Amino acid sequence: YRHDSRQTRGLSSMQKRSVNGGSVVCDASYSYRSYDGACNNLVHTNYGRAGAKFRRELPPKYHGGDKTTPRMSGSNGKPLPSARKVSAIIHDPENHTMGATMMFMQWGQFLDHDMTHTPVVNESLRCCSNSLVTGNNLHHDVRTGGPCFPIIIPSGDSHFNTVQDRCMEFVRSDSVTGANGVRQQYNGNTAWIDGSHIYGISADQASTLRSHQGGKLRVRRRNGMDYLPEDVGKGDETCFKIKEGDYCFLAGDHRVNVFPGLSALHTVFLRYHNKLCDRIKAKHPSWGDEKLYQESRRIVIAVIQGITYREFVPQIVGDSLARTHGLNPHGVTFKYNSSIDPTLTNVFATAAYRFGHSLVSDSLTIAGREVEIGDLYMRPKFVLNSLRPLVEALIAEPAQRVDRWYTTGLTNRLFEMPNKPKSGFDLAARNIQRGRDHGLAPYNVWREHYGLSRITSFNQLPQRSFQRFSRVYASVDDIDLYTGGLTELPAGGRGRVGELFSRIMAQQFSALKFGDRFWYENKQSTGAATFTERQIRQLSRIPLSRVLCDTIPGLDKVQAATMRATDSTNSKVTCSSLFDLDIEHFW
Ligand code: HEM
Repeated sequence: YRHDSRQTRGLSSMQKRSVNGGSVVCDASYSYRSYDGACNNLVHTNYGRAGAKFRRELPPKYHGGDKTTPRMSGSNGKPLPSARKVSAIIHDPENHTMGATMMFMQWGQFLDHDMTHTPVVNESLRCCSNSLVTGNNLHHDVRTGGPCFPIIIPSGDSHFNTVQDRCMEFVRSDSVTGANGVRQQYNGNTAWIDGSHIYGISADQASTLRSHQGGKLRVRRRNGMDYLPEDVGKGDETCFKIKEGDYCFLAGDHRVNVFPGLSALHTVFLRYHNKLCDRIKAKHPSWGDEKLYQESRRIVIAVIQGITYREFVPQIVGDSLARTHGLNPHGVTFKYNSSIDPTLTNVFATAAYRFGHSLVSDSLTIAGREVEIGDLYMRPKFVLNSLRPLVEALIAEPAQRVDRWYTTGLTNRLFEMPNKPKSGFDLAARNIQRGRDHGLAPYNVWREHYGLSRITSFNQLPQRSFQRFSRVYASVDDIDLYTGGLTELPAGGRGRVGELFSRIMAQQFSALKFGDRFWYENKQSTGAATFTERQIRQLSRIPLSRVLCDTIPGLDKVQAATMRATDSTNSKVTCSSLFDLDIEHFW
């Protein structure tokens, strides 16, 4: 898991065929979402389904017009710079904070795991060898379509500086063969914002996560509080057990353990689901397990959708794009459109939405102790022993600006093992390599595609970039999309991301909203259990702060908008003053 950050295998070839061809027979009168996302769209039944191949906004640009070989050479025909070199020189560490909190970052990752998961061919494969580093630096798989595509670390690296350190494991994403035999990657999750990372993507998986009593999810009790259940038998590849009693968590998405802030939000929504079950049951004592579970599930999903589009998305894309794409939280009448394809685009999952990695700061101060990010990965102890202080840190501490600068906690120490210096990975390099693996066209091609002018000189790049970029790339036309996109200045209007990535994301978030038949504001949804106008008004007002207050004892005062720093318009208030669902009058 540490190596590929993923646990689940890709789909079997039969599953791939069924998701990416043919259709499903749907029961249009079924009120709730399916687990795998099928039958949300009753015309295009596979839209948004787990296993669907990513949509291509532009055809892939694999090596030399090939159908599968990663993008490897620049416009002069020479090899592209090593992804680690790009990372080390361009994504170096510099500290610039902004008015968003680390909770903005954390929601981003939590939401990512609801929407996307790109499985790799074989997560336990080892691709590095000494001969690779001393030889021609190219794994033979690269030419034959095989799974290995390790990242070679140039000599003289400031962190990974022995021969053994000079190769970073990297396995290519699993694929399906698209039209004309072209390699296409697929999404192992449902595209929909549907809580699939909480509930799972199949009926079987969902069942293992349920208690089957009173609608509730399965929990593990510790010191009188509910935590995620144990992923039984999982060792160091899943989480690091540091303290007596530590155990790896199980949730609807296997990446739940990678970062304690992420496991914290999973824990919060587990408790929220179960608490809703109690409240609903008090109102409807005759409802059975299944009904309570599904009703609580759809409220949880509605709350997640509402928080995402009110507190999160506008902070990404800014006011103007939010307006033109119907993403404004207020004043938009929701109208479902079955012809909208919600499928995530490859460019969204592989580049634009990874902007969030740039938000991560060097450390979090938890219960008065400053802990480096590199010492937080995969450690359940921070959730089991310090859930409240951890969440307090996330809502208090500023996130880093979206820019080319990265913390070394991600570029040198990603998933580093305890007491094993240099056993970590480089996330910026992985993002760049992943883009090449998927054959994403370079930065300038994407700018042009989105109606923006190509850049013609490194001089045009902001963030004191000229020297850095010209040391790495032979031409502006070679710049990797991820690196170029991060280097843009925020597009403006309170958005925090550059103009290219903002456009890619505004379009995707719009499709995920208006193409979702079960969207919580859809009052005319065929067959689906819809919310009434009054219920929608209530659901539209639940802030993340309320959910945190409801699930974390002792959290007494919070700012209403926890993804933004406190200021005169967003000061700390008592939990009881925050809006809450009125279950009594909900039905
Ligand atoms: C501590 C925080 C985080 C860690 C440790 C982390 C780690 C990772 C890792 C290891 C990968 C796989 C890279 C690869 O091999 O291709 C990944 C993928 C990704 N991350 Fe993060 N991430 C974090 C936060 C975020 C945030 C805040 C966002 C967005 C706002 C984000 C968005 C993504 C996306 C979209 C992918 C691709 C997912 C897929 O399709 O599989 N991540 N992340």
